Amino acid sequence: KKIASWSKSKIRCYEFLNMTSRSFAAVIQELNDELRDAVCLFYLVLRGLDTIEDDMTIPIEKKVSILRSWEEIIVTDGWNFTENGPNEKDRQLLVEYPVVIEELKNLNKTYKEIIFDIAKQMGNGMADYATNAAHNKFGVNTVKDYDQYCFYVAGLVGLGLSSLFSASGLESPEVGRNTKLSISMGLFLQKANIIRDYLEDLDDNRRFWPKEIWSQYVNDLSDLKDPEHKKQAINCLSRMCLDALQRAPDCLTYLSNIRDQKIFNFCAIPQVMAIATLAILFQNYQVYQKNVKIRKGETLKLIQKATNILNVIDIFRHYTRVIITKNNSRDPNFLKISIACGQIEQSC
Ligand SMILES: CC(C)(C)CN1C(=O)[C@@H](CC(=O)N[C@@H](CC(=O)O)C(=O)O)O[C@H](c2cccc3ccccc23)c2cc(Cl)ccc21
Repeated sequence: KKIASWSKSKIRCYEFLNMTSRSFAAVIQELNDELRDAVCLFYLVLRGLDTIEDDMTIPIEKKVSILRSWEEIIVTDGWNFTENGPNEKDRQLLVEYPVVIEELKNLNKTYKEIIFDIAKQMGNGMADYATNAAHNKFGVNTVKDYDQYCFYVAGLVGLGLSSLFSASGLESPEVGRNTKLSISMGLFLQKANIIRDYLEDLDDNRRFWPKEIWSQYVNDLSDLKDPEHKKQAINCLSRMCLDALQRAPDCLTYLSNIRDQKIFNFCAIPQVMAIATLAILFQNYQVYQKNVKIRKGETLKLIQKATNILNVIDIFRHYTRVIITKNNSRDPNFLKISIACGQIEQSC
């Protein structure tokens, strides 16, 4: 690429992108030039927000005021944040945030407006959640609250990306207009992550599993990891997987509407990782003991295969069959799980 003509701040932005997530950064960098810069900066705007939201060492009032002013912050030359907790993995990004703010200026107006609008909605959504999580120690209460939280942190990302894809002209205006499908793309990824990260989040006192679900099985979210509640824990896990699986048909429909090869790869890879993750999490008691992840070899195979809709359908079919094979007839959600898997097969 024409790195030679890139400014120091632009080079630094891509260095941060490559620092945050290796495999995903590679896929972003394969996008068409002008879309690539917009998605890279969108990713860093979101990463900055996420780093503030995730940092439990920031006093709640300060956190909320930063989150609510994110749209102004990303146009404030020189703004940075050096008070992140020491273990915050993206601390350096916020220390050097002026390079992101500088590079945002070079984006075309349409892309900027999309990114600013999503940043504003997400910042306020995160602030709303942080405020009520502060006084409601259960965290997320109803399944509706759960969907609302996932909308703020991931559904909005889908809306933003779809708008960027359509604005670039590489995808039809329909892609940006179909909000239901774009939101489902984000919710599917986020819900798979939330199920996978049960233990890690509990240790950080982050409680995303909705009380409306876990209270049908145990008295407190933390009871799920006690061996005496093993059967209940596995049935609760099934219920969480069932909830996530409901989004899969929309994701397949969304992907079938994508025309640009690079955009398809960018969108399909996280989706196939998510269905593979749900399959390994389902009926897997290890979820309550450690962070269960798909093996490196499987990840690489999925990345190589997720390049067209027929292969993606084949991958989803494979993992829904894995889930059906693992389904337990004594599980209260046995039938609903098999119906959900059937619906995914149907939408293929
Ligand atoms: C919360 C999240 C799911 C939206 C995070 N999110 C994603 O998960 C990344 C993938 C990622 O970061 N993978 C990490 C592993 C991990 O973190 O679990 C990796 O190292 O490969 O993908 C999403 C993402 C990619 C493509 C299309 C999307 C449509 C709607 C919503 C999100 C979409 C993402 C796109 C952007 Cl622009 C920003 C963030 C994300």
